[in-house]
Amino acid sequence: MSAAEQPPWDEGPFQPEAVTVRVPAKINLSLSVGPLRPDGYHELVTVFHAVSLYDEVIARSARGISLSVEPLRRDSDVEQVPADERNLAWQAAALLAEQCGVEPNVRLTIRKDIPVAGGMAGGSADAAATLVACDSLWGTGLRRDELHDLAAQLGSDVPFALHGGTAIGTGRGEHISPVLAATGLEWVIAVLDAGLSTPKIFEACDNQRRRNKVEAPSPSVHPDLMAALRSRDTAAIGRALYNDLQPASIEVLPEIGELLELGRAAGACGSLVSGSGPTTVFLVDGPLAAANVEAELRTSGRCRAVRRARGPVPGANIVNVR
Ligand SMILES: C[C@](O)(CO)[C@H](O)COP(=O)(O)OP(=O)(O)OC[C@H]1O[C@@H](n2ccc(N)nc2=O)[C@H](O)[C@@H]1O
Ligand SMILES: Nc1ncnc2c1ncn2[C@@H]1O[C@H](COP(=O)(O)OP(=O)(O)OP(=O)(O)O)[C@@H](O)[C@H]1O
Repeated sequence: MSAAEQPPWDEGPFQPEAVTVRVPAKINLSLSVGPLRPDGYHELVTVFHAVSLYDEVIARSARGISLSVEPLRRDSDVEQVPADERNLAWQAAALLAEQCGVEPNVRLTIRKDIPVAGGMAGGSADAAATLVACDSLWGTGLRRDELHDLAAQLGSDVPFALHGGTAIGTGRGEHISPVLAATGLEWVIAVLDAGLSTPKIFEACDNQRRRNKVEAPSPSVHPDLMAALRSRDTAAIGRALYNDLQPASIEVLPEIGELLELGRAAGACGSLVSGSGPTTVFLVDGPLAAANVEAELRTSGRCRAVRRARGPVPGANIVNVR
């Protein structure tokens, strides 16, 4: 149909001006860390679980790439987050543009609530959200598996942030397979002031193993956790949570160990460090236990913020287009 024949109400393909994507934080219900590989990564098997603590990324039409970061809530912390090409979201936009042969024209606004350097994959979440937002803004229309391949190039945790839910991650964490698991799990999350560097915690884990003359195991998921997730038995899930990086995080920041004790004593049915830490998470069964754990953590004076969240929730998805 020529332009002259085009009906007046058909203005051609819709070109959005701005796309907003919401993306969740992750915790690792289990994290089994194997040996260091020649490429500098550790072989691992993890059970990822997306929880309702979110960042938002807004992608707007612009010339070139620019980026700003703002807090989503009054007590969200954004100080350590770079607003230039060191930001993983910036790198995600640049990579998508290069792969699709389009001009990298976007103004990114990251509205953060996921703790920074907290072991909840905040930077990875922003990168995944940016891929989804720019793909829509630029009309590049990549398939899910194509987005996944780009995500894996950006970081080990990025593919899961696209996926969400509860899923097993293998390799360095980038290969994702969904698991049928309990829904409606309730978490209390203790956010600390300090951040921990992911590579330093992996290194501390290797050093502990060397000192204790323990061989790195072949990583796996414990069958007790899978059975508990299928049974939806919260107490059994709580008992089966584990994280091989936890001793290393506690060695670097001993107050993590004290917080874990505190939450358990207050009635949590399970507790663990999220990923490389220092965020600690507490599984609670019912509103009374949740309120008790939350109150104990708040009055400890050790947390910058205490949050409630539920999981699993979906991965990065578009919440507004205009
Ligand atoms: C701890 C976890 O959050 C658990 O989900 C992830 O394994 C970390 O994933 P991430 O932050 O996306 O990590 P990347 O950006 O891919 O890697 C950062 C650094 O962490 C270390 N790293 C990461 C993943 C992995 N399987 N082995 C590693 O040793 C490496 O030193 C790597 O250079
Ligand atoms: N979009 C981003 N948000 C937060 N930090 C970012 C971002 N991009 C780059 N960074 C840098 O990455 C570092 C790690 O931040 P991030 O919040 O992703 O850690 P993390 O949650 O511990 O990561 P993971 O759980 O994936 O190991 C920060 O200290 C910051 O300098």
